[in-house]
Amino acid sequence: MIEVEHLSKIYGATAAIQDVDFSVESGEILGFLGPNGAGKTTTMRILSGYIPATTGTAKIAGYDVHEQSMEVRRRIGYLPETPPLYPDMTVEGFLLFVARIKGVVAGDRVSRVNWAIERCQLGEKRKVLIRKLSKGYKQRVGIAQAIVHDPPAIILDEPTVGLDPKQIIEVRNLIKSLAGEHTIILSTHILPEVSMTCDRVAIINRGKVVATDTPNNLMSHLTQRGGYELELEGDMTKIESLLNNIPGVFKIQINPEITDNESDRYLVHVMTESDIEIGRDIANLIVNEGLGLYEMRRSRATLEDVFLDLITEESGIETKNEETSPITED
Ligand SMILES: Nc1ncnc2c1ncn2[C@@H]1O[C@H](COP(=O)(O)OP(=O)(O)OP(=O)(O)O)[C@@H](O)[C@H]1O
Repeated sequence: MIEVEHLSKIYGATAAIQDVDFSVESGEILGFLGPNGAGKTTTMRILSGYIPATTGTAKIAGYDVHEQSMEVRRRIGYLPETPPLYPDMTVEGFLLFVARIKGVVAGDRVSRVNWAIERCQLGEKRKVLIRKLSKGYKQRVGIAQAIVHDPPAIILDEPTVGLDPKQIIEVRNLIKSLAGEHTIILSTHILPEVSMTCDRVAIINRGKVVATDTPNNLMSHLTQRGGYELELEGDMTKIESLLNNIPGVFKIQINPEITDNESDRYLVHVMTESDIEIGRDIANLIVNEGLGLYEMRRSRATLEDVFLDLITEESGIETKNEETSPITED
């Protein structure tokens, strides 16, 4: 349904996005995940026909977003970061207006607006002026204007930003309920958003897509690596060099935050090259060297680890070996 190939957008000396490739199947929700400034909004704006790409192509339902922009606009709904709402119109009046400018034939407009109002649970607010709505309801109106013409593809830029936890759950449920009959791209910098809402995720960093897969597959790549979480007392440099010398240790992260002001306690994350058991070696070494051991447990990779692994060149205090990203695709 959505195909993006070698897409780049250059502003002077800045490449906002570079050689971006991904595709989204019909009925799927793709999460476009990246830190601030990664290039998410730029990609969304190119896909929705608001700005042209410098190079590369993007197609929606087979239509080129630049060459056939009118065809594309009929087939997509777009929720930008700031929803384009008219505050002095009622919810219903605004949606009727949007239905008209999006080309819904006159005889279908009322039923399309009723459908969008129902899907977005706006029934009790239909006669209310938009400026009187809470942020969460405004966001629902933003989504309603994106779906009122029943587009097969929906592009949502950070749809839950600024909402309270209850509103976030409601908007996520709404998005999930739209999948299947619609193809959705959702940009976000919030990790739980992706694991809770999306079928697949494309991770973008500094303008480049660094991985595309299901959240579970992304995690399983890293769970082939194991690790241990420790709370230790002792000299930080000594802890670091001792642990780094244990065979099978891939990387050490020491949280310099002292958990007890009276002593040198550190939270240490020992990552191993594979899911090997070296807990005994670690415990023996710590005891033999006279370090204090307050806590020790196995750790498993989370989506957050995958994300940080992909977007961070160096994290923690030191690494043993060269950083490797087993799921990097570029
Ligand atoms: N009109 C512009 N002129 C110059 N540089 C731009 C322009 N628009 C975006 N950029 C740059 O392109 C890069 C990507 O920006 P973009 O807004 O797409 O990122 P983002 O992932 O959406 O970030 P955020 O989550 O902060 O909105 C940034 O470095 C940004 O400064």
